[in-house]
Amino acid sequence: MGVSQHDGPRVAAVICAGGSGSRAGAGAPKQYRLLDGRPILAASLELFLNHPSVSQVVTVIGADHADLYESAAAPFAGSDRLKAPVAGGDSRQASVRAGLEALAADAVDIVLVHDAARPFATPALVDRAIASAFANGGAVPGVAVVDTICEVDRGGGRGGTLDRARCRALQTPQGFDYARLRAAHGQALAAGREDFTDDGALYGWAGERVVVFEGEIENVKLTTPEQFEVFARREAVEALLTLGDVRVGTGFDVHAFGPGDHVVIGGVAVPHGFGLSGHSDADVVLHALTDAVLGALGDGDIGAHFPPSDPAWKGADSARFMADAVARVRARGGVIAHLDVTVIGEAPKVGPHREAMRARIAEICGVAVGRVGVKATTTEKLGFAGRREGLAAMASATIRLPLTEELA
Ligand SMILES: Nc1ccn([C@@H]2O[C@H](COP(=O)(O)OP(=O)(O)OP(=O)(O)O)[C@@H](O)[C@H]2O)c(=O)n1
Ligand SMILES: C[C@](O)(CO)[C@H](O)COP(=O)(O)O
Repeated sequence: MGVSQHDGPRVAAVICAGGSGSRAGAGAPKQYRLLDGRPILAASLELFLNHPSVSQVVTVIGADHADLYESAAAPFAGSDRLKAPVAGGDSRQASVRAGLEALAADAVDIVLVHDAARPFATPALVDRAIASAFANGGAVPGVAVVDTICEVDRGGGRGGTLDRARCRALQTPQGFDYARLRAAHGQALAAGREDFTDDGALYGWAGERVVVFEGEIENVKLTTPEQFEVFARREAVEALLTLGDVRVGTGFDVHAFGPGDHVVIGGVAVPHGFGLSGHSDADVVLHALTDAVLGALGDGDIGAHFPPSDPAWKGADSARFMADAVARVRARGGVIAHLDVTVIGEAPKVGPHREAMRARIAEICGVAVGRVGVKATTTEKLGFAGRREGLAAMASATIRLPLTEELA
Protein backbone atom coordinates (compact mmCIF):
# COMPACT_ATOMS: atom_id res chain seq x y z
CA MET A 1 0.00 0.00 0.00
CA GLY A 2 1.16 3.49 -0.78
CA VAL A 3 0.23 5.12 2.52
CA SER A 4 2.74 5.90 5.23
CA GLN A 5 2.07 4.47 8.69
CA HIS A 6 3.51 6.22 11.72
CA ASP A 7 1.01 6.17 14.58
CA GLY A 8 -1.52 5.09 12.01
CA PRO A 9 -2.54 6.77 8.79
CA ARG A 10 -3.48 10.43 8.91
CA VAL A 11 -7.15 10.42 7.94
CA ALA A 12 -9.21 13.33 6.63
CA ALA A 13 -12.86 13.50 5.63
CA VAL A 14 -14.46 15.42 2.77
CA ILE A 15 -18.18 15.96 3.33
CA CYS A 16 -20.02 16.64 0.09
CA ALA A 17 -22.73 19.19 0.81
CA GLY A 18 -22.56 21.22 -2.38
CA GLY A 19 -25.72 19.92 -4.05
CA SER A 20 -29.06 21.65 -4.45
CA GLY A 21 -31.20 18.66 -3.52
CA SER A 22 -33.48 19.24 -6.49
CA ARG A 23 -35.03 15.75 -6.35
CA ALA A 24 -36.00 16.20 -2.71
CA GLY A 25 -38.57 18.86 -3.60
CA ALA A 26 -39.31 22.31 -2.23
CA GLY A 27 -37.66 23.92 0.76
CA ALA A 28 -34.08 24.36 1.87
CA PRO A 29 -31.38 22.24 0.17
CA LYS A 30 -31.88 18.79 1.68
CA GLN A 31 -28.61 18.72 3.63
CA TYR A 32 -29.90 21.72 5.65
CA ARG A 33 -33.41 20.38 6.29
CA LEU A 34 -34.08 19.28 9.85
CA LEU A 35 -33.93 15.68 11.00
CA ASP A 36 -34.30 14.97 14.72
CA GLY A 37 -34.35 18.75 15.23
CA ARG A 38 -31.04 19.58 13.58
CA PRO A 39 -29.78 20.09 10.01
CA ILE A 40 -29.02 16.82 8.23
CA LEU A 41 -25.43 17.96 7.60
CA ALA A 42 -24.82 18.12 11.37
CA ALA A 43 -24.96 14.30 11.58
CA SER A 44 -21.96 13.95 9.25
CA LEU A 45 -20.02 16.71 10.99
CA GLU A 46 -20.60 14.98 14.32
CA LEU A 47 -19.69 11.56 12.90
CA PHE A 48 -16.27 12.61 11.61
CA LEU A 49 -15.36 15.30 14.18
CA ASN A 50 -16.01 12.81 17.00
CA HIS A 51 -14.21 9.92 15.34
CA PRO A 52 -10.85 9.33 17.06
CA SER A 53 -9.05 8.39 13.81
CA VAL A 54 -10.12 11.43 11.78
CA SER A 55 -7.88 14.48 12.14
CA GLN A 56 -9.26 16.86 9.49
CA VAL A 57 -12.76 17.51 8.19
CA VAL A 58 -13.61 19.78 5.28
CA THR A 59 -17.11 20.42 4.02
CA VAL A 60 -17.81 21.32 0.41
CA ILE A 61 -20.78 23.67 0.21
CA GLY A 62 -22.91 25.35 -2.44
CA ALA A 63 -21.91 28.84 -3.54
CA ASP A 64 -25.04 30.39 -1.95
CA HIS A 65 -25.09 28.26 1.20
CA ALA A 66 -22.56 30.03 3.44
CA ASP A 67 -25.22 31.19 5.93
CA LEU A 68 -26.93 27.80 6.02
CA TYR A 69 -23.58 26.14 6.61
CA GLU A 70 -22.57 28.55 9.40
CA SER A 71 -25.75 27.81 11.26
CA ALA A 72 -25.53 24.00 10.75
CA ALA A 73 -21.85 23.92 11.77
CA ALA A 74 -22.20 26.36 14.71
CA PRO A 75 -22.24 23.58 17.37
CA PHE A 76 -18.86 22.36 16.04
CA ALA A 77 -17.22 25.77 15.52
CA GLY A 78 -14.77 25.19 18.39
CA SER A 79 -13.29 22.02 16.87
CA ASP A 80 -9.69 22.39 15.71
CA ARG A 81 -10.30 19.47 13.32
CA LEU A 82 -12.86 21.41 11.32
CA LYS A 83 -11.43 23.30 8.37
CA ALA A 84 -13.12 26.25 6.70
CA PRO A 85 -15.73 25.15 4.14
CA VAL A 86 -14.89 25.33 0.45
CA ALA A 87 -17.16 26.10 -2.48
CA GLY A 88 -18.19 23.11 -4.58
CA GLY A 89 -18.77 22.77 -8.30
CA ASP A 90 -21.64 21.97 -10.63
CA SER A 91 -21.27 18.22 -10.19
CA ARG A 92 -20.54 16.03 -7.20
CA GLN A 93 -17.27 15.09 -8.87
CA ALA A 94 -16.24 18.76 -9.09
CA SER A 95 -17.20 19.26 -5.46
CA VAL A 96 -15.09 16.32 -4.30
CA ARG A 97 -12.18 17.72 -6.33
CA ALA A 98 -12.50 21.05 -4.50
CA GLY A 99 -12.55 19.24 -1.15
CA LEU A 100 -9.42 17.26 -2.03
CA GLU A 101 -7.59 20.43 -3.08
CA ALA A 102 -8.45 22.04 0.26
CA LEU A 103 -6.49 19.25 2.01
CA ALA A 104 -3.39 19.58 -0.20
CA ALA A 105 -1.23 21.06 2.57
CA ASP A 106 -2.36 18.69 5.32
CA ALA A 107 -0.17 15.60 4.77
CA VAL A 108 -3.22 13.36 4.52
CA ASP A 109 -2.77 9.59 3.98
CA ILE A 110 -6.36 8.38 3.76
CA VAL A 111 -9.30 10.48 2.66
CA LEU A 112 -12.90 9.54 3.31
CA VAL A 113 -15.45 11.04 0.92
CA HIS A 114 -18.96 11.17 2.33
CA ASP A 115 -22.36 12.49 1.21
CA ALA A 116 -23.95 14.94 3.64
CA ALA A 117 -27.20 13.39 2.39
CA ARG A 118 -26.33 10.17 4.29
CA PRO A 119 -26.93 11.14 7.93
CA PHE A 120 -27.21 7.59 9.29
CA ALA A 121 -23.63 6.36 8.74
CA THR A 122 -22.08 5.01 11.96
CA PRO A 123 -18.60 5.17 13.53
CA ALA A 124 -18.27 1.42 12.87
CA LEU A 125 -18.73 2.06 9.15
CA VAL A 126 -16.05 4.76 9.29
CA ASP A 127 -13.73 2.25 11.03
CA ARG A 128 -14.30 -0.25 8.21
CA ALA A 129 -13.75 2.41 5.53
CA ILE A 130 -10.41 3.44 7.07
CA ALA A 131 -9.20 -0.14 7.56
CA SER A 132 -10.21 -1.21 4.06
CA ALA A 133 -8.75 1.89 2.38
CA PHE A 134 -5.52 1.39 4.30
CA ALA A 135 -5.35 -2.25 3.23
CA ASN A 136 -6.51 -1.84 -0.36
CA GLY A 137 -5.98 1.74 -1.52
CA GLY A 138 -9.60 2.26 -2.60
CA ALA A 139 -12.63 0.97 -0.66
CA VAL A 140 -16.33 1.60 -1.08
CA PRO A 141 -19.17 0.39 1.16
CA GLY A 142 -21.85 -1.67 -0.56
CA VAL A 143 -24.94 -3.60 0.41
CA ALA A 144 -26.39 -6.62 -1.36
CA VAL A 145 -29.47 -5.91 -3.44
CA VAL A 146 -32.54 -7.91 -2.50
CA ASP A 147 -34.73 -7.14 -5.51
CA THR A 148 -34.43 -8.61 -8.99
CA ILE A 149 -32.38 -6.11 -10.98
CA CYS A 150 -32.92 -5.59 -14.70
CA GLU A 151 -31.91 -3.13 -17.37
CA VAL A 152 -34.57 -0.99 -19.04
CA ASP A 153 -34.51 0.58 -22.47
CA ARG A 154 -35.31 4.26 -23.04
CA GLY A 155 -38.98 3.49 -23.57
CA GLY A 156 -39.20 1.71 -20.21
CA GLY A 157 -39.10 -1.74 -21.79
CA ARG A 158 -37.64 -4.46 -19.64
CA GLY A 159 -34.16 -5.53 -20.65
CA GLY A 160 -32.07 -8.39 -19.37
CA THR A 161 -31.86 -9.47 -15.73
CA LEU A 162 -28.59 -8.76 -13.98
CA ASP A 163 -27.08 -11.33 -11.67
CA ARG A 164 -27.92 -9.71 -8.34
CA ALA A 165 -25.40 -11.86 -6.51
CA ARG A 166 -22.79 -9.86 -8.41
CA CYS A 167 -24.43 -6.46 -7.69
CA ARG A 168 -24.01 -4.09 -4.75
CA ALA A 169 -25.72 -0.77 -3.97
CA LEU A 170 -22.83 1.55 -3.19
CA GLN A 171 -22.72 4.06 -0.37
CA THR A 172 -20.34 6.47 1.30
CA PRO A 173 -18.03 7.05 3.15
CA GLN A 174 -15.65 5.81 0.49
CA GLY A 175 -11.99 5.64 1.51
CA PHE A 176 -8.92 6.18 -0.64
CA ASP A 177 -5.22 6.78 -0.64
CA TYR A 178 -5.42 10.58 -0.64
CA ALA A 179 -2.59 11.32 -3.08
CA ARG A 180 -3.83 8.76 -5.58
CA LEU A 181 -7.45 9.92 -5.44
CA ARG A 182 -6.33 13.51 -5.94
CA ALA A 183 -4.22 12.46 -8.93
CA ALA A 184 -7.13 10.41 -10.34
CA HIS A 185 -9.44 13.45 -10.10
CA GLY A 186 -6.80 15.53 -11.94
CA GLN A 187 -6.57 12.85 -14.61
CA ALA A 188 -10.36 12.75 -15.07
CA LEU A 189 -10.49 16.54 -15.37
CA ALA A 190 -7.72 16.53 -17.99
CA ALA A 191 -9.59 13.84 -19.93
CA GLY A 192 -12.80 15.87 -19.88
CA ARG A 193 -14.57 13.21 -17.78
CA GLU A 194 -17.03 14.91 -15.41
CA ASP A 195 -19.59 12.10 -15.30
CA PHE A 196 -18.48 9.92 -12.38
CA THR A 197 -21.25 9.57 -9.82
CA ASP A 198 -18.94 8.11 -7.20
CA ASP A 199 -15.24 8.28 -6.43
CA GLY A 200 -14.77 4.52 -6.55
CA ALA A 201 -15.69 4.51 -10.25
CA LEU A 202 -13.32 7.40 -10.95
CA TYR A 203 -10.51 5.74 -8.98
CA GLY A 204 -11.00 2.47 -10.86
CA TRP A 205 -11.11 4.31 -14.20
CA ALA A 206 -7.69 5.76 -13.32
CA GLY A 207 -6.32 2.22 -13.01
CA GLU A 208 -6.41 1.92 -9.21
CA ARG A 209 -7.71 -1.04 -7.25
CA VAL A 210 -11.05 -0.60 -5.46
CA VAL A 211 -12.70 -3.14 -3.19
CA VAL A 212 -16.24 -3.22 -1.85
CA PHE A 213 -16.62 -3.66 1.90
CA GLU A 214 -19.81 -4.21 3.93
CA GLY A 215 -22.02 -1.13 4.05
CA GLU A 216 -25.03 -0.50 6.28
CA ILE A 217 -28.67 -0.97 5.25
CA GLU A 218 -29.70 2.12 7.26
CA ASN A 219 -27.09 4.29 5.53
CA VAL A 220 -29.54 5.55 2.89
CA LYS A 221 -29.00 8.65 0.81
CA LEU A 222 -31.93 10.98 1.45
CA THR A 223 -32.98 11.92 -2.06
CA THR A 224 -36.75 11.96 -2.67
CA PRO A 225 -39.73 13.78 -1.08
CA GLU A 226 -41.17 10.36 -0.16
CA GLN A 227 -38.11 9.56 1.96
CA PHE A 228 -38.45 12.87 3.78
CA GLU A 229 -42.14 12.16 4.41
CA VAL A 230 -41.28 8.75 5.88
CA PHE A 231 -38.74 10.29 8.25
CA ALA A 232 -41.08 13.15 9.23
CA ARG A 233 -43.71 10.56 10.07
CA ARG A 234 -41.22 8.48 12.04
CA GLU A 235 -40.22 11.58 14.03
CA ALA A 236 -43.86 12.32 14.80
CA VAL A 237 -44.43 8.73 15.95
CA GLU A 238 -41.30 8.81 18.15
CA ALA A 239 -42.46 12.08 19.72
CA LEU A 240 -45.83 10.56 20.45
CA LEU A 241 -44.27 7.43 21.96
CA THR A 242 -42.27 9.70 24.26
CA LEU A 243 -44.97 12.21 25.10
CA GLY A 244 -48.08 10.16 24.60
CA ASP A 245 -50.73 11.54 22.26
CA VAL A 246 -51.03 14.88 24.03
CA ARG A 247 -53.54 17.35 22.61
CA VAL A 248 -54.43 20.92 23.61
CA GLY A 249 -57.77 22.56 22.85
CA THR A 250 -58.95 26.11 23.41
CA GLY A 251 -62.36 27.59 24.13
CA PHE A 252 -63.87 31.05 24.38
CA ASP A 253 -67.34 32.23 25.48
CA VAL A 254 -69.22 35.46 26.20
CA HIS A 255 -72.53 36.14 27.97
CA ALA A 256 -74.25 39.49 28.51
CA PHE A 257 -75.44 40.62 31.92
CA GLY A 258 -79.22 40.66 32.46
CA PRO A 259 -81.62 40.83 35.35
CA GLY A 260 -80.70 38.88 38.48
CA ASP A 261 -78.77 38.91 41.71
CA HIS A 262 -76.00 36.39 40.99
CA VAL A 263 -73.98 34.81 38.20
CA VAL A 264 -73.01 31.12 37.89
CA ILE A 265 -69.36 30.81 36.88
CA GLY A 266 -67.25 27.70 37.17
CA GLY A 267 -70.31 25.95 38.60
CA VAL A 268 -70.41 28.33 41.58
CA ALA A 269 -73.15 30.91 42.30
CA VAL A 270 -71.45 34.27 42.87
CA PRO A 271 -73.55 37.18 44.24
CA HIS A 272 -73.70 40.12 41.81
CA GLY A 273 -76.00 43.03 40.93
CA PHE A 274 -76.91 41.25 37.66
CA GLY A 275 -77.29 37.76 36.33
CA LEU A 276 -75.94 36.39 33.02
CA SER A 277 -78.37 35.95 30.10
CA GLY A 278 -78.38 32.76 28.09
CA HIS A 279 -80.36 29.73 27.02
CA SER A 280 -78.74 27.60 29.75
CA ASP A 281 -77.39 28.87 33.06
CA ALA A 282 -74.93 31.01 31.00
CA ASP A 283 -71.84 29.74 32.84
CA VAL A 284 -69.16 31.27 30.61
CA VAL A 285 -66.39 29.42 32.44
CA LEU A 286 -67.84 25.93 31.97
CA HIS A 287 -68.83 26.76 28.39
CA ALA A 288 -65.28 27.86 27.50
CA LEU A 289 -63.82 24.77 29.23
CA THR A 290 -66.29 22.47 27.49
CA ASP A 291 -65.27 23.89 24.12
CA ALA A 292 -61.60 23.51 25.04
CA VAL A 293 -62.09 19.80 25.81
CA LEU A 294 -64.12 19.26 22.64
CA GLY A 295 -61.43 21.14 20.70
CA ALA A 296 -58.72 18.85 22.04
CA LEU A 297 -60.78 15.89 20.85
CA GLY A 298 -61.51 17.50 17.48
CA ASP A 299 -65.16 16.80 18.27
CA GLY A 300 -67.08 19.93 17.30
CA ASP A 301 -68.20 22.49 19.86
CA ILE A 302 -70.75 22.92 22.61
CA GLY A 303 -73.37 24.32 20.23
CA ALA A 304 -73.10 21.24 18.00
CA HIS A 305 -73.79 18.87 20.90
CA PHE A 306 -76.25 21.04 22.86
CA PRO A 307 -77.98 23.37 20.34
CA PRO A 308 -79.42 26.57 21.90
CA SER A 309 -82.49 25.89 19.75
CA ASP A 310 -83.21 22.72 21.79
CA PRO A 311 -85.64 23.48 24.63
CA ALA A 312 -84.11 20.59 26.61
CA TRP A 313 -81.18 22.85 27.51
CA LYS A 314 -83.26 25.83 28.64
CA GLY A 315 -81.89 26.90 32.01
CA ALA A 316 -79.67 23.78 32.08
CA ASP A 317 -76.86 23.38 34.58
CA SER A 318 -73.73 23.72 32.43
CA ALA A 319 -72.06 21.03 34.53
CA ARG A 320 -74.07 18.68 32.27
CA PHE A 321 -72.21 19.98 29.18
CA MET A 322 -68.83 19.85 30.85
CA ALA A 323 -69.39 16.29 32.12
CA ASP A 324 -70.47 15.19 28.65
CA ALA A 325 -67.24 16.53 27.08
CA VAL A 326 -65.15 14.77 29.75
CA ALA A 327 -67.09 11.53 29.15
CA ARG A 328 -66.14 11.80 25.47
CA VAL A 329 -62.46 11.91 26.48
CA ARG A 330 -62.90 8.85 28.70
CA ALA A 331 -64.82 6.99 25.99
CA ARG A 332 -61.75 7.28 23.81
CA GLY A 333 -59.54 5.96 26.61
CA GLY A 334 -58.10 9.40 27.33
CA VAL A 335 -57.43 11.43 30.45
CA ILE A 336 -57.66 15.13 31.26
CA ALA A 337 -54.16 16.34 32.08
CA HIS A 338 -55.03 19.98 32.81
CA LEU A 339 -57.78 22.58 32.54
CA ASP A 340 -57.13 26.30 32.65
CA VAL A 341 -59.53 29.23 32.37
CA THR A 342 -59.36 33.01 32.52
CA VAL A 343 -62.48 35.03 33.38
CA ILE A 344 -62.54 38.42 31.64
CA GLY A 345 -64.57 41.20 33.25
CA GLU A 346 -64.59 44.08 35.77
CA ALA A 347 -66.95 42.40 38.25
CA PRO A 348 -67.76 40.30 40.11
CA LYS A 349 -64.32 39.66 41.60
CA VAL A 350 -63.23 36.08 41.00
CA GLY A 351 -60.45 35.92 43.63
CA PRO A 352 -62.69 35.22 46.64
CA HIS A 353 -64.40 32.36 44.72
CA ARG A 354 -61.38 30.93 42.91
CA GLU A 355 -60.88 27.91 45.16
CA ALA A 356 -64.59 27.05 45.17
CA MET A 357 -64.59 27.18 41.36
CA ARG A 358 -61.47 25.03 41.08
CA ALA A 359 -62.97 22.49 43.45
CA ARG A 360 -66.32 22.38 41.58
CA ILE A 361 -64.67 22.11 38.12
CA ALA A 362 -62.40 19.34 39.44
CA GLU A 363 -65.45 17.55 40.85
CA ILE A 364 -67.43 17.78 37.61
CA CYS A 365 -64.46 16.58 35.56
CA GLY A 366 -63.21 13.93 37.97
CA VAL A 367 -59.68 15.35 38.17
CA ALA A 368 -57.50 16.55 41.02
CA VAL A 369 -57.89 20.22 41.99
CA GLY A 370 -54.21 20.70 41.20
CA ARG A 371 -55.05 20.09 37.55
CA VAL A 372 -57.44 23.04 37.34
CA GLY A 373 -56.42 26.68 36.97
CA VAL A 374 -58.84 29.62 37.42
CA LYS A 375 -57.66 33.16 36.77
CA ALA A 376 -59.28 36.51 36.07
CA THR A 377 -58.44 39.78 34.42
CA THR A 378 -60.13 43.08 33.68
CA THR A 379 -59.83 44.74 30.29
CA GLU A 380 -58.82 48.09 31.79
CA LYS A 381 -62.40 49.33 31.27
CA LEU A 382 -62.10 48.74 27.52
CA GLY A 383 -64.69 46.99 25.40
CA PHE A 384 -67.93 45.29 26.47
CA ALA A 385 -66.32 43.67 29.50
CA GLY A 386 -64.82 47.01 30.55
CA ARG A 387 -68.23 48.67 30.24
CA ARG A 388 -69.63 45.92 32.54
CA GLU A 389 -72.00 44.68 29.84
CA GLY A 390 -71.07 41.04 30.33
CA LEU A 391 -68.40 38.44 31.07
CA ALA A 392 -66.08 36.47 28.81
CA ALA A 393 -63.94 33.44 29.51
CA MET A 394 -61.10 31.80 27.62
CA ALA A 395 -59.91 28.31 28.40
CA SER A 396 -57.48 25.59 27.43
CA ALA A 397 -57.68 21.87 28.00
CA THR A 398 -54.76 19.45 27.78
CA ILE A 399 -55.74 15.86 27.30
CA ARG A 400 -53.83 12.67 26.58
CA LEU A 401 -55.28 9.98 24.34
CA PRO A 402 -54.01 6.42 24.02
CA LEU A 403 -51.54 5.65 21.25
CA THR A 404 -54.10 3.38 19.63
CA GLU A 405 -55.47 6.57 18.04
CA GLU A 406 -54.16 7.47 14.55
CA LEU A 407 -50.49 8.40 15.08
CA ALA A 408 -49.58 11.16 12.66
N1 LIG B 1 -22.54 19.68 -7.18
C1 LIG B 1 -22.74 18.86 -6.16
C2 LIG B 1 -23.77 17.89 -6.19
C3 LIG B 1 -23.95 17.07 -5.08
N2 LIG B 1 -23.14 17.22 -3.99
C4 LIG B 1 -23.37 16.41 -2.80
O1 LIG B 1 -23.25 15.05 -3.11
C5 LIG B 1 -24.13 14.27 -2.28
C6 LIG B 1 -24.89 13.24 -3.12
O2 LIG B 1 -25.55 13.91 -4.15
P1 LIG B 1 -27.13 13.92 -4.36
O3 LIG B 1 -27.80 13.06 -3.41
O4 LIG B 1 -27.37 13.73 -5.81
O5 LIG B 1 -27.46 15.44 -3.95
P2 LIG B 1 -27.97 16.66 -4.81
O6 LIG B 1 -27.14 16.84 -6.02
O7 LIG B 1 -28.05 17.80 -3.88
O8 LIG B 1 -29.43 16.16 -5.20
P3 LIG B 1 -30.23 16.34 -6.54
O9 LIG B 1 -29.51 15.49 -7.57
O10 LIG B 1 -31.59 15.81 -6.21
O11 LIG B 1 -30.25 17.80 -6.90
C7 LIG B 1 -25.04 15.23 -1.54
O12 LIG B 1 -24.66 15.28 -0.19
C8 LIG B 1 -24.80 16.54 -2.26
O13 LIG B 1 -24.91 17.69 -1.40
C9 LIG B 1 -22.13 18.15 -3.98
O14 LIG B 1 -21.39 18.26 -3.01
N3 LIG B 1 -21.96 18.96 -5.08
C1 LIG C 1 -21.68 8.45 -4.12
C2 LIG C 1 -23.04 7.83 -4.09
O1 LIG C 1 -23.73 8.24 -2.95
C3 LIG C 1 -22.88 6.31 -3.99
O2 LIG C 1 -24.12 5.73 -3.97
C4 LIG C 1 -23.86 8.17 -5.31
O3 LIG C 1 -23.24 7.64 -6.44
C5 LIG C 1 -24.12 9.64 -5.45
O4 LIG C 1 -24.89 9.78 -6.64
P1 LIG C 1 -25.72 11.10 -7.00
O5 LIG C 1 -25.97 10.98 -8.46
O6 LIG C 1 -24.88 12.25 -6.61
O7 LIG C 1 -27.00 10.98 -6.26
